[in-house]
Amino acid sequence: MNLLTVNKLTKTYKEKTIINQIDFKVPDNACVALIGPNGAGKTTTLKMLAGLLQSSSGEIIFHNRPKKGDFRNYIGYLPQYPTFYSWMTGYEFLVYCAKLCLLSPTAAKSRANELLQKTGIFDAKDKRIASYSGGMKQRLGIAQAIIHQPKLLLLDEPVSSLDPIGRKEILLLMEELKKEMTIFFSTHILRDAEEVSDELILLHQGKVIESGSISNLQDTYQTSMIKLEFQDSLEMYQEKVSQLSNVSDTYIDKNKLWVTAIDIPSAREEILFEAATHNWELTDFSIARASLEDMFMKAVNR
Ligand SMILES: Nc1ncnc2c1ncn2[C@@H]1O[C@H](COP(=O)(O)OP(=O)(O)OP(=O)(O)O)[C@@H](O)[C@H]1O
Repeated sequence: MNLLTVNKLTKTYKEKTIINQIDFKVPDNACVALIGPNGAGKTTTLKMLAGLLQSSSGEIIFHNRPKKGDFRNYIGYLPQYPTFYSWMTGYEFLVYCAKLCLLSPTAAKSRANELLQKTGIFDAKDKRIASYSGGMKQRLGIAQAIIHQPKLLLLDEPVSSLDPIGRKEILLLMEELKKEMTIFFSTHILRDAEEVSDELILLHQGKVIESGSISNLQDTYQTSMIKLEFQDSLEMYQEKVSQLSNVSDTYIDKNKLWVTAIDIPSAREEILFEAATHNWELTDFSIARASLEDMFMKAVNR
C-alpha cells in the first residue's frame, strides 16, 4: 500500500512555475530520496507535503485519503535550516515540543528521555543547545520531528551541512528510524541517497524526470562497461579487444582498458574466450555499474 500518493502537484509563484505537475508514490515503510540540484524544487515539495505551503493545484493523498483537514499527527518535519531556542537544554526543548503535541507533563518527560537516547545525545541532555555541534543539532531536530510518533518523517537535506562523521551518524540514525516509519528526504548528494534509500525520485527544474528503486534505475541507465587490466602492453590489447564482434568501443584511462558493449554477457564471453585461447596477461576483469551521477545526467539529458 502507498502511504503517500502525489498527483499533478504544482506550485506557481506569480507567473513562475516552481513545481510542475509532479506525480509520485511513497510506499508504506519505505525510505525515499528526493534528489535534485540546488533550485530543483525540493524544499517547495517538502513544504507542500508538510502542509506548510499551499499547493497551486494537484493533490496529496495519504493512505487513499485526500489531504484535507489536519494531518499534523501523521507527519514529522525537519526543515533544511532548523532553528532552536538555543538557551534551552536539549531535554527542555524536547519536553516543550512534546507538550506542544499535547502530551501530559509526565509523558512529555519520558518521551524526551526516550528520544534523547534513541538519537544518541542523551549525555548532552542538560547542556544548552547553543553548545551542540551541527550533528547534535540535527539529531535534536530529528528527535523533535518524531516526538509524536508520525507515520511519515520528512527531512529536508538532513545531512548536507554536516562533516563526513556527522553525515554518517545521521545516515545510520535514518537506517534505524526507517524500521519504524516511512522516511521521505531530500538531498543533492547522490551518494547519501544511495546509502540509505530504497527508492529515488529525480527532480529537475520542478519536474520529476525519473523515479523507482535504485536497482531498477541502474538497469534502465546501465552504461555497459567492462574494465580490464593487463600486466602490460595495454595498447596492443586495446587493438585486439576493439576488433571483437560484441565490443562497441574501447578507451584507456588510468592504466585500465574500458570496454563498452551493447550486450555485456556476449562481450564478456568473447573477451574471456580470447584471453584463455591466446594466453592474454589479463590481471583483472570486472563489470562496472553505472553511478547515480551517470544516471542523473542521462535522465536530465534524455
Ligand atoms: N517564495 C518564493 N517566491 C518565488 N520563488 C521562490 C519562492 N520560494 C522558492 N522559490 C524558487 O523556487 C525554486 C525552487 O526552490 P527550492 O528551495 O524549492 O529548491 P531546492 O531544490 O530545495 O533548492 P536548494 O537545494 O538550493 O534548497 C528556486 O528557483 C527558488 O528561487
